[in-house]
Amino acid sequence: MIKVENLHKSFGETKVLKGISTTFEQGKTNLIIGQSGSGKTVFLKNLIGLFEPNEGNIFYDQQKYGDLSTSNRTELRKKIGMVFQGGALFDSMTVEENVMFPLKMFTKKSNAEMLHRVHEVLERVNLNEANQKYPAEISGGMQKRVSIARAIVNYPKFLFCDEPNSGLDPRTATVIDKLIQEITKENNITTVINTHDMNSVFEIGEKIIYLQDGILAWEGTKDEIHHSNNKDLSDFVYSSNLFRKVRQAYQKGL
Ligand SMILES: Nc1ncnc2c1ncn2[C@@H]1O[C@H](COP(=O)(O)OP(=O)(O)OP(=O)(O)O)[C@@H](O)[C@H]1O
Repeated sequence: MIKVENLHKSFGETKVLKGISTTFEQGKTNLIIGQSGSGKTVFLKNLIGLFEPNEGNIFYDQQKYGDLSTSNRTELRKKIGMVFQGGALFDSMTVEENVMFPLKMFTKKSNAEMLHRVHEVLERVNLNEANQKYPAEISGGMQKRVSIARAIVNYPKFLFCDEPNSGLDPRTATVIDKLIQEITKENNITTVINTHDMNSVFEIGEKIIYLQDGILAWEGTKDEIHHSNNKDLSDFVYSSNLFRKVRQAYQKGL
């Protein structure tokens, strides 16, 4: 579980996050949505410890980040998995080496133990046939799966995904969404996904927070979005014809 209390982040005079409070529960896929420039990435970077908030607190399973010593922050980081936008795989490493990287960094496992775990997670993301390939030799969807395998290889308690579907066709995007949701449930991880993809919202949005100009303007489930009276949220989510039709059908009970 991650609890955020009154989070503020500014750059010089520019206030980007203006007092965000919310909770992301364990075993759920939590989504952050909002217009470009609303502060999603800055919020995510605060959650993974890349930015230090100016004010407010973040609790990871009751541990208050601001109170943690440097060594305890390092320990916490070991429990965080990250799926970067675009995958961020190492081009010069094979799929197997990419996935093994966090184990080499953060554990003292033997080579055989690491390989065993790497094969286990690659199998979980249905990728066992590509172990010896380089990122350039596999498709974008496969690269995302490698990125997910790398993010979960060291048994994270918290998983952060920045635009996991960017650059993927809709069908592959749905497969990736489902994979992230299944892995979240199987391992009881607290997962937070930054997304522009409205399909993801309606496929896997167990909790959605909508940021607007650095403020949390709405939060709820995918079903609650259809009933929301928040006009800005509706304008944002239903900006396409297709999703307006989805809403009409939903409200008619179809
Ligand atoms: N390191 C930084 N220094 C100064 N300003 C920043 C920095 N990072 C982000 N900002 C500003 O914070 C605001 C929010 O940016 P952010 O990247 O969080 O938006 P976003 O909602 O993720 O947008 P997008 O959907 O386009 O990725 C923007 O005005 C941006 O210019």
